[in-house]
Amino acid sequence: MSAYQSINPANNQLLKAWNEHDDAYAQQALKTADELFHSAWSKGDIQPRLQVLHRLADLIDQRAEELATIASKEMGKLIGQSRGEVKICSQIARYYAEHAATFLQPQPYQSDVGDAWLEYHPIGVIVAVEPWNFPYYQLMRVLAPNLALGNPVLAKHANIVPHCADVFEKLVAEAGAPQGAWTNLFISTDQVADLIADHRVQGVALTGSERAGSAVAEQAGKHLKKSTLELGGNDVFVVLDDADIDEAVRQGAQGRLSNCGQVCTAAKRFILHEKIADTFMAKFSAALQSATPGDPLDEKTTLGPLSSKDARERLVKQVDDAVKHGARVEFGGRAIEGVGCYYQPTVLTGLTPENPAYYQEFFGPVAQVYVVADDRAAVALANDSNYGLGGSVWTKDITRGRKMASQIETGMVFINSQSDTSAELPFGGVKRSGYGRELSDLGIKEFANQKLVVVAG
Ligand SMILES: NC(=O)C1=CN([C@@H]2O[C@H](COP(=O)(O)OP(=O)(O)OC[C@H]3O[C@@H](n4cnc5c(N)ncnc54)[C@H](O)[C@@H]3O)[C@@H](O)[C@H]2O)C=CC1
Ligand SMILES: CCCCCC(=O)O
Repeated sequence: MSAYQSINPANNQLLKAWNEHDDAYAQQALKTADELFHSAWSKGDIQPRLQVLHRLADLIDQRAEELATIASKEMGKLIGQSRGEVKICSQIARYYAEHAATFLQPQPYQSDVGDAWLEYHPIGVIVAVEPWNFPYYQLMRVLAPNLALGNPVLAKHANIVPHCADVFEKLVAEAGAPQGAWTNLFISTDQVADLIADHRVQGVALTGSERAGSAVAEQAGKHLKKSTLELGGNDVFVVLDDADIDEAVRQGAQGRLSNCGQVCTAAKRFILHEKIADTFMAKFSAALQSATPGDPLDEKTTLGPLSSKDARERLVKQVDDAVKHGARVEFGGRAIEGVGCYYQPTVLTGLTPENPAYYQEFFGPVAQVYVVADDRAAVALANDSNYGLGGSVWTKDITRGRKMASQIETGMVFINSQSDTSAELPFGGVKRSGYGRELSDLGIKEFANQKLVVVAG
């Protein structure tokens, strides 16, 4: 049976098994991509590449409903959230179409050595290894900046979203990109390692688990290739005593339940000031428990399935283990019986550092809740984590919020908003959440040769 299968997690029905690509196919893709890198397409005028991004954005907008439906059927995201994902993909394509030329302008440096400037050049073929949770957005985050810069990309998508992977590749071709600019490969992890080892591959971008990130970064390091990693997170949602409780509840519940909690920057650890903890918990619990499971294509559904049987089995075991080590289930804590990969919205309390779950990311609708006495304790708890991706702080005192945001050891902090993403904002983390930044002016330079040129004075 193929390793790439479209299975609807709402009913576990096999939609399609996709043929895997053999070594010959992968080698031909690499050859084509490398030849494209050495052509005028990659090294010449940027405008033809930006025109492809403009057309890609328009195509995505025109086919938004079709694309959203494919994703919802293949990985269980609520249809409204899939539409949102498709919308941000066209935003990212358009953003780089409009701004890449400016980002890649030579940057002058003042120097006594001479007239100095920095030029930005593509470095070659990039391998992208991407996850299922945002099956288009994760691909667009790599495609748009690298296509603008001139790096061809070979993409290995997650095994459970092959339809999304296939339709994305077709969209890029339909937008006018030459063969080799973006190639989807239904390949194995061993074949990914072979590509990373090849001298024609100059970098690898991965979004996914620590396990995958560690394996791919090790391969990249061994072969001296640049890598970027966007891995898991255990983001805090800090609600201080002067917060707008109702808005914090609304966004906290939304943050924990969106995409059935399968978001690296989702609110996961809720840190509540003791003065508002009871009020927040009562409203937050009601909001989580009001979620109604159903078909992700039904607009009335507010709780979709997890992405696969494996994902649900992992979560069931993880919550059971947390309870075995002393966590309290305030509500939920069980798989939802019946067809599909559904799991109850859950709140866990009583987690201590002695419980392995204290340091774990729950990739599902499972919130960890903690109560603290003051800001110092909130920051100490927030930073007691192996992850460092995002986080949010809720307070009416912006000076207080900014101070806490600066103290929290992550790559992104939002004040009075759940974590979010947009093309113009850098995205990435520190510690075991990975390294490098995607999107914004930073994302287009991660795989650029930032070349110094000096005319001696
Ligand atoms: N940062 C993020 O946005 C995401 C993080 N995750 C994390 O990953 C955990 C597991 O989710 P999975 O889908 O299993 O993620 P995963 O890390 O297994 O898969 C992500 C991508 O990496 C590939 N991959 C896995 N091992 C590899 C290897 N040794 N060499 C090359 N490619 C490899 C997969 O095929 C997929 O394309 C989640 O519980 C969550 O913690 C998952 C999805 C997104
Ligand atoms: C809307 C937030 C996007 C987060 C992408 C991720 O989970 O890697």
